[in-house]
Amino acid sequence: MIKVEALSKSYGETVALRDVSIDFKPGTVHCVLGENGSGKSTLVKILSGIVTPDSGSIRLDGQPLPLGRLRDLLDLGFATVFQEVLIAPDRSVADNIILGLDGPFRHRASKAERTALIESVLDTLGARQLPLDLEAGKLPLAAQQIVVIARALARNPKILILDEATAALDHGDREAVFAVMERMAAEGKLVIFISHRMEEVMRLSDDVSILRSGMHAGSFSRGSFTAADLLAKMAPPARGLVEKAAAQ
Ligand SMILES: Nc1ncnc2c1ncn2[C@@H]1O[C@H](COP(=O)(O)OP(=O)(O)OP(=O)(O)O)[C@@H](O)[C@H]1O
Repeated sequence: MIKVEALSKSYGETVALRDVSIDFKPGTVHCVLGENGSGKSTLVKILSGIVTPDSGSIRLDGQPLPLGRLRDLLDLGFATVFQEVLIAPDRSVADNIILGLDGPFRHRASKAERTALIESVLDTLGARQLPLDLEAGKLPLAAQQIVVIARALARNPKILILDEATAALDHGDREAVFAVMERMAAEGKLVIFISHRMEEVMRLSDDVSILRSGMHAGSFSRGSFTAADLLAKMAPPARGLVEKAAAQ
């Protein structure tokens, strides 16, 4: 579905991604795992059109993607939710959810159609209790993030990217988002998931790709890895330390 080929990106002297190639298959939850600074967010930002790579290409179903063009990627069915809660605080909950939709739908759909869509995405997230007319900035932070996730779902994306987006949520909300991720994958869509929580990675991932110091350190499919395998790939222990530990 998505073929990332030889992607590189530097910020001045810092190499954030070096020659990274990863295949993302439809109908999967694909986790990208790596230590702090390994390049995960840079990859996500490139896939979202916020950052332009220095070199490399990305293909979606065989077609080259327009890189660095957020609007075009949104139109192609990409939706990204970041850890940072990107809410419009002075707009209502309802407005925030349809903010992500194309202008024509927003303006042409009747109020009843818009409300039906908003209620249906909130239902999916088990969040129908959210007051639609309240200014979103008045909600607790975790509820604001649910609104941002609802905004992504309202676009009915083919590719949903969650960059540590569930970190601020409580258990129940996080489980609701996980259920959505699993359902989307079952429908043949792609969910790219960035998380530090190994138990979530082990539970949800069909595929896992590891970044280490900006390089692709390997990809694994469900059943072919343990948590220890992934941790070892993320940061292989220094040889001397392993030998020292073995000798003790
Ligand atoms: N805008 C920027 N300007 C300069 N350096 C940057 C910028 N964005 C990222 N970097 C650097 O690029 C490298 C990769 O960062 P990136 O945020 O992609 O990693 P990450 O794996 O997402 O880390 P984290 O888990 O801490 O978010 C890091 O060394 C980071 O300091």
